[in-house]
Amino acid sequence: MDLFNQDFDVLRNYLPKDGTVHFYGYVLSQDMATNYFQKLLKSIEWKNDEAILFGKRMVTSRKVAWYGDKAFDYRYSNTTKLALPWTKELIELKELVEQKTKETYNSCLLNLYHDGSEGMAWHSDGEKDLKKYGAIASLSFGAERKFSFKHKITKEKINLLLTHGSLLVMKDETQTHWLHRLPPTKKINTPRINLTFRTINKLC
Ligand SMILES: O=C(O)CCC(=O)C(=O)O
Ligand SMILES: [Fe+2]
Repeated sequence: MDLFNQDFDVLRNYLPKDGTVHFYGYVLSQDMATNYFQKLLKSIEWKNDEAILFGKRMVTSRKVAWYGDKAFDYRYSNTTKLALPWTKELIELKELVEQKTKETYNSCLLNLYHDGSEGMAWHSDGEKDLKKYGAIASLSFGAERKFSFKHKITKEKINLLLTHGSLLVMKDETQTHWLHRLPPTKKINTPRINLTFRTINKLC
């Protein structure tokens, strides 16, 4: 199968209303995606995520990292994180994503899910330091995982499969009206890395 010969309509909006989601399918060959996956596993400063929930400090088994143009701080799940400077691979991937989505980004939040027991609960990426209605581009490596959107009022659901080397973008009012999640699954026992490129307003 020629993975570049896919007929994804990149202009298609996967959301029926109140936001825009485009799925680009594979934007890297499978060999290149595997190469990046292995390099990212090694070169990124992965840390267990910390969040303050109901006043309690929680540590997730999923690992995270945050990189950006400047060492700006970013409030996320009630904790503050300092961005690390871009690595070579992240700059290459940022350029690829910017070229595909025709948008620019100044930071990237990375997630490492060790297996299907790790996921991310329903949320929207509406932190106040994020550019309002800015695009969020999500690049996936490793295990194929289901990704879901749920409308905040109507509860309509949209499901997508995020494959190795594929790119998704969420923009316009998506974060205002839709939640998204990465559901845990018993079917997957291999790791996945996800990169979400974003634009942070506040630079320090
Ligand atoms: O892992 C994913 O595909 C989604 C990650 C996500 O929603 C986030 O980091 O805000
Ligand atoms: Fe998110």
